[in-house]
Amino acid sequence: MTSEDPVRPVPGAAPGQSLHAAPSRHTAEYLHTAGTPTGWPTAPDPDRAPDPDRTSAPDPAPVPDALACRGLRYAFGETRAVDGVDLSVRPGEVFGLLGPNGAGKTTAIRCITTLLPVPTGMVRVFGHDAARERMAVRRLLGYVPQQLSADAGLTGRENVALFARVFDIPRRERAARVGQALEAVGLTDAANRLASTYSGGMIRRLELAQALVSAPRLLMLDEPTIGLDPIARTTVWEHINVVRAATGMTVLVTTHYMDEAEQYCDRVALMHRGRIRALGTPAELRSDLRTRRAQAARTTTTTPSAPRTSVSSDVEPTLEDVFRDVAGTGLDEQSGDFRDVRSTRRTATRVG
Ligand SMILES: Nc1ncnc2c1ncn2[C@@H]1O[C@H](COP(=O)(O)OP(=O)(O)OP(=O)(O)O)[C@@H](O)[C@H]1O
Repeated sequence: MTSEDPVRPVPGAAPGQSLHAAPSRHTAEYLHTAGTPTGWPTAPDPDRAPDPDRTSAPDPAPVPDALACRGLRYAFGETRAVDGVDLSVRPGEVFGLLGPNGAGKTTAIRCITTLLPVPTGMVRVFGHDAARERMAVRRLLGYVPQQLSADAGLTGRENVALFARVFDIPRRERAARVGQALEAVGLTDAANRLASTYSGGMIRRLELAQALVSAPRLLMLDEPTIGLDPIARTTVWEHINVVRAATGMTVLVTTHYMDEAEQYCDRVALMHRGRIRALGTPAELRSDLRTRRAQAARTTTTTPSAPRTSVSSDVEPTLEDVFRDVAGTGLDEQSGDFRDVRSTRRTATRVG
């Protein structure tokens, strides 16, 4: 890709969404040169006419899911943190894993990133088995954990350079790749300042640059905007989307913020007590609930003795309503224990 190439819409992106924002010249360069060692995925060109000579060629092998989990389970002693999760994330989509504290999101993410073993079930990243091909999986992934991963005593550039070394990016490419990753998240001007002088939003963007420097095909973000003010949250998402729109990179994100899930995720899974309770596009999930409410309302009208539903079927449901419906509790009515709430608060304080 050159800096003149138009940015193609990403599958699943709604027209007019900021996902289509054009990358800066430096971002495009970053995406271009970051082709090794893992290589940026190139989106299929929808405008390209089919080659008549190739019509009889056998169909290409199907593209594997960016992520496939089947029957994933993980327990800490008696606590079943992840209790039989099935998930498929398609290449190029932004997939949101939503749930209250303690739902099991971080544990699932840590199994996918190979930081925890996969004791039961199967996890595949672009076809690679997380249990048997850990290094292959790691090379495909970028991970921004909930906990602070930037070092306050280093500059922004040094922080990203550290990750470039960890990811074994060839020495001669390193400086350029680090500069391009910082540019992609809008931190070029602040690159030589100590991270301790950064705002919470800048730190999150720095951590994003650390994850992007290896040109991941699947970017995993655990609560990337927790504790940030609304403007900083929007800025973080804008940078994610510029890179994503240009590369077709797949994004798996956990968040408590339903508005973010609505706005930025192509599909979401609602997780509660270690299980996926509902999965679909935000619009599908809301529409399903509307249908269930309408059916319940009809039952109430035709059966005078039936209990009256407390929610009108005319009111447009929110994702929060969907969650309450499938989980029997609101997102804010914590199912997590003290440990979960404390860890979230600590993260928010450090980052915010
Ligand atoms: N290291 C651990 N030791 C013991 N129990 C743990 C550990 N990590 C998580 N748990 C428990 O596993 C369950 C799932 O926790 P997990 O952190 O995966 O949830 P989460 O949905 O990511 O919540 P949060 O949003 O607070 O991070 C919780 O009951 C939690 O207390």
